[in-house]
Amino acid sequence: MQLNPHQIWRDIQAIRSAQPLIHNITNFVVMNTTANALLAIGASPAMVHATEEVEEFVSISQALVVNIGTLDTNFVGGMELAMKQAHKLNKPIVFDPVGVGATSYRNKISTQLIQATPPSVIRGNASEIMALAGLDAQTKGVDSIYGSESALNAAYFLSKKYNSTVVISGATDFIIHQDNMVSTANGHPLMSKVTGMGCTATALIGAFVAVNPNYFEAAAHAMAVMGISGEIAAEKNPYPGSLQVNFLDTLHKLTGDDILYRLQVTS
Ligand SMILES: Nc1ncnc2c1ncn2[C@@H]1O[C@H](COP(=O)(O)OP(=O)(O)OP(=O)(O)O)[C@@H](O)[C@H]1O
Ligand SMILES: Cc1ncsc1CCO
Ligand SMILES: [Mg+2]
Repeated sequence: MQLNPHQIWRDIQAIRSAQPLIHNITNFVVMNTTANALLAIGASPAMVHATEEVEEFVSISQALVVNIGTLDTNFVGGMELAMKQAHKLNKPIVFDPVGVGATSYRNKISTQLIQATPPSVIRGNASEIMALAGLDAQTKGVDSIYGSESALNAAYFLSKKYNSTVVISGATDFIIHQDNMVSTANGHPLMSKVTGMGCTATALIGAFVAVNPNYFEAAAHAMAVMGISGEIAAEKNPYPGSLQVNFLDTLHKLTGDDILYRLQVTS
């Protein structure tokens, strides 16, 4: 696939005008960060995880984002119910396997969830994608110890097994669906010094799949926007605290020209 900057811009405009409701079951670390990122791109976020209400909430949402960052039994119950309901109603599911590879609990729950209800998009760092594919990959908690290119075979395998689009984030972001791949080289190394930038990428994919039914394209567009916004923010002030704030401001006022002039497609 060739990434078209005009189509990325078209998706952003669609998000800003439709303000899709994005249902997030996510971790305590990033609830605030990813809700703000979704608002900044133009979507409408809600963080809802109680088993008593997730099914109803999925029914009124345009996409479901599931992130296992601070997993526990209660969260798992909500995730299972929400993913089943999304599947039943044909709503896109975006899955973030945070920290898979670090503990057997994470490996087991992630595999159970995606086998029962294959996500439209799976986004993780290289360690997480390799571990999710069943490889004996090392991870440093929630951080990868491999470059994103190391997980390419694992991503192809997962994409075929679950018929999902798989995104490996890192210095280069790879977006894979079956035998198709596109990669983007935008972003800034400082992004890995702010917690939850990966979770933010996953949440933004939720906004893009809500307006673009081609989930492969939507995921690639989200990663391009993530990278471009990250690099603009890092150029403004190259420190982690400022990056977090400037990233939101940049997302909010991103223009078609920012995308046209900055997009770096590497394949
Ligand atoms: N060295 C780098 N150069 C450019 N961009 C980067 C670099 N490292 C990370 N990024 C960007 O930062 C974002 C987060 O990706 P990363 O792979 O660090 O996620 P993660 O490990 O899942 O993070 P977290 O678990 O903290 O949410 C992605 O959009 C990615 O492209
Ligand atoms: C730091 C951290 N720990 C569990 S989830 C999370 C957010 C980044 O993945
Ligand atoms: Mg992560």
